[in-house]
Amino acid sequence: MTESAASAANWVMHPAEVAVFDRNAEALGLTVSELMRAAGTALADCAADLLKSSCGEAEPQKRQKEPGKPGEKRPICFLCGPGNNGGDGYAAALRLHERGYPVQLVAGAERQRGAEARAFRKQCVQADIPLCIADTTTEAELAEPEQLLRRAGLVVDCLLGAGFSGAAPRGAAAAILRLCHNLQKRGSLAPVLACDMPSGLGMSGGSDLDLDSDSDTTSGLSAPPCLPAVQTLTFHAPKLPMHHGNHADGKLRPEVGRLEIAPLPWPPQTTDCGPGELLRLPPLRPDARKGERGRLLVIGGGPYHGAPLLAAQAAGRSGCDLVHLAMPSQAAARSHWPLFLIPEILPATANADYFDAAGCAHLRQLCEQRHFDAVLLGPGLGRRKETLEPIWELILQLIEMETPLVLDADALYLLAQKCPGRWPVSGHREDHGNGESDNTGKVSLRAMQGIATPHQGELQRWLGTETRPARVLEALGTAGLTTVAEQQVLLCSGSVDELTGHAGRLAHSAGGSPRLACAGTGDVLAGLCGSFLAQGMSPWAAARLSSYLLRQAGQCAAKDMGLGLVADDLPLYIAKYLAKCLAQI
Ligand SMILES: NC(=O)C1=CN([C@@H]2O[C@H](COP(=O)(O)OP(=O)(O)OC[C@H]3O[C@@H](n4cnc5c(N)ncnc54)[C@H](O)[C@@H]3O)[C@@H](O)[C@H]2O)[C@@H](O)CC1
Ligand SMILES: Nc1ncnc2c1ncn2[C@@H]1O[C@H](COP(=O)(O)OP(=O)(O)O)[C@@H](O)[C@H]1O
Repeated sequence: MTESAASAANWVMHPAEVAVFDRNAEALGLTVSELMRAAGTALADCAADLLKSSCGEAEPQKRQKEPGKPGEKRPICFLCGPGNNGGDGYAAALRLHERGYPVQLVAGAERQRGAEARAFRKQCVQADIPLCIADTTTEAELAEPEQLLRRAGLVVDCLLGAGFSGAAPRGAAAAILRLCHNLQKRGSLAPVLACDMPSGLGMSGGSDLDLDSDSDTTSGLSAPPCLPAVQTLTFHAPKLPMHHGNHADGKLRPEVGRLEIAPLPWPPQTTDCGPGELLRLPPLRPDARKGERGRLLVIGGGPYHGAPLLAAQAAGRSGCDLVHLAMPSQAAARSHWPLFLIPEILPATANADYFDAAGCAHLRQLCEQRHFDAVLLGPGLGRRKETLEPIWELILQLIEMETPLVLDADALYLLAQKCPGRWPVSGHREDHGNGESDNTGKVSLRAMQGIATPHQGELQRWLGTETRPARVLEALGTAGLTTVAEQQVLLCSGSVDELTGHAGRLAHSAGGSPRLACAGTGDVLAGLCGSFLAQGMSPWAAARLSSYLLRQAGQCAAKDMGLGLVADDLPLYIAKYLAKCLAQI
């Protein structure tokens, strides 16, 4: 049932991608219930194998049953949390029960959050599998679960999986984990099999808590560490928090134990862009403050003014709070400015027709004074040497400032000139914390974070090859820098968009309307990417959502506008489509 990590993994998944792909799979016709059953079956097989290898226990029907005698088989104890990780546990418990294994359930919540997990839990109860509810944060009320855990021959940890949020486990899950941890320290806990991820492992470092620290186990206030497992059965691919530093090529954390990967019955396009992308859009908080949903600077225009305006409008219509637009003064004067855009006026010393060194120096100052959450460079800039040289310097400075970037249009032409076949990288002499550079000539390099949005022609010019972007991201290496998995994305646009990221990330985005093959849609796409980066999404999540959203909104627009669809129509349809989707989530 399970296969080795190397063969099953497409890429090491961000835990948030689990819900995205579940949603995409659902849209492609697979139900959550089917997914949970498949996950539960794999988990049951894994538990049976582990029991056999660790305790030498054979299948129950082959054993002599002697209930109540000292030789009685110890039950498999499932710790089930409130979400779908818990649901996998119920599905697995049911399966093992059907196979004759003694099974015991400890539920960390009165009620499961999802309908499917609720249904599997109900089936367990109907099958008379003993269930103990441990919905408490008070250690004293965990006497019964403690007894059950002490008696267990195997513990299956289904408390928290990919839906773990925050820095540490909370509430009932925290109390159960503390209990397990204490039993484990005293050698009174059976081997632990983790479902999907050891509970408590998360992107924000839940697992970095000191496992050996003497945490206060009685007050219920101290944060428990994640529960170390002898084995973890994960689904489809490894998850980033399993690796040191959340790094795809980092070593596996010891808490994961032996890693097994079970395939899921996902339809073929599950990992391509789909409706699940919307789940990674940060939610709108009731006490939202202006600017929290991002401040984006769009730098474009010169010979053309429509392109940066389209990008900026798409950004505003997709939820970015503050969209600044910097254009040379002549381009700005030719433009009809939507009122929500914040114009960035260049000084009189800057050239009026195109960005030059003075204009770019002003932009650099602006970026230093004001924190922009993302900067989009390129649309309509033109290709004059007087523009491109200082824009290149500006790009390097922004990389140095760790500002997420979107590079489009003429900025991509610049990459082909300045770093053919490579991502831009900034370099600076290292200082020793006292502001002084050393004299050793040691240079520290910084990789760009963000998205490049070339069409096929721009990509070929940059790569200097006819190759399709798939699998060529390594050719766009970053001078030996280690890059974070979701940090750099190549979104090659066209009738089917192709998205490539590091560590094997590859996805397609299709659909929409062929009428989107009209002037300005690439600018809208770049504006969306900038907007979602500014709203705090990773480049990979932002690029996927942008690509999906443009196509869906474009399809709605084409229904109304037909052949008369122009790029100016799209920002409003983007807003409407987003509103419709978010109302459904
Ligand atoms: N695509 C996949 O890989 C599949 C995933 N499935 C399972 O679904 C899981 C994800 O399900 P969910 O999204 O429901 O997430 P989880 O089951 O991991 O837990 C989410 C719930 O836990 C609680 N929670 C979150 N953070 C907490 C914290 N710090 N302290 C205490 N409680 C906390 C919240 O109530 C939240 O609703 C996966 O880990 C996997 O086990 C399977 O059902 C099928 C397929
Ligand atoms: N034939 C098509 N069918 C559906 N969508 C398309 C098609 N051609 C382009 N698009 C949409 O327009 C976007 C921009 O594509 P493209 O024309 O390559 O950009 P550019 O304006 O930079 O040349 C694509 O990402 C896609 O959403």
